[in-house]
Amino acid sequence: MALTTDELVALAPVVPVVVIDDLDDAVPLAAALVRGGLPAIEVTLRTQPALAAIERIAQEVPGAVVGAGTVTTAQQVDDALSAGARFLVSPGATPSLLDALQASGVPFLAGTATPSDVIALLERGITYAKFFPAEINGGVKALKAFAGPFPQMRFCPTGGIDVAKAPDYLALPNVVCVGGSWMAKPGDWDAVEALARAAASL
Ligand SMILES: O=C(O)C(=O)C[C@H](O)[C@H](O)COP(=O)(O)O
Repeated sequence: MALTTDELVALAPVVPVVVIDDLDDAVPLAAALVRGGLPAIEVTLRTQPALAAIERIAQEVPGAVVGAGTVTTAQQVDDALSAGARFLVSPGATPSLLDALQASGVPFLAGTATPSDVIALLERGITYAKFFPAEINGGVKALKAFAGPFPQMRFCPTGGIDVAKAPDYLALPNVVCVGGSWMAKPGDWDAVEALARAAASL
């Protein structure tokens, strides 16, 4: 059974945004994040090994719910699903990308930055969105302002958020989780686990 978006965003307060340059990092990095309490893991499709990394994490890391990030084309939606992605994250949203995301059958967070972006999602009945790049687009203040005209919209702000800034976002009623890369740097797996544990307890 595919996850619902409600289930996805409830898995943890933080979605790690992972950039895999070396395929061998994929499994130990995801395993450390899961041990720390962050099961929903977004692997960005920005690097050559990204799809293979999704495949390996899906097959080899019990407890991980792996998704694809930086999804910008319908082809990438297909490729990510074939690799085993269970959710999709996009930095933006065009009509054709939204068509592909809605047809995918898995939860997705399409990127919004402006009121018109939010309206375009609401017109399709979509009530969850990424807010990107969060800090540059007004951060907590912008999301507070969005709560007025868009009370039904729920956001996962991402971009420029760290462990110090995350609590102010998570305190907002219209924020369901935050995305960030601060705990997902490959190398020292114990450090990744510790940073993930701190993020999971936010
Ligand atoms: O490529 C995408 O689709 C993204 O999701 C971009 C990420 O949101 C940022 O790279 C988050 O990274 P930090 O700002 O380092 O936390």
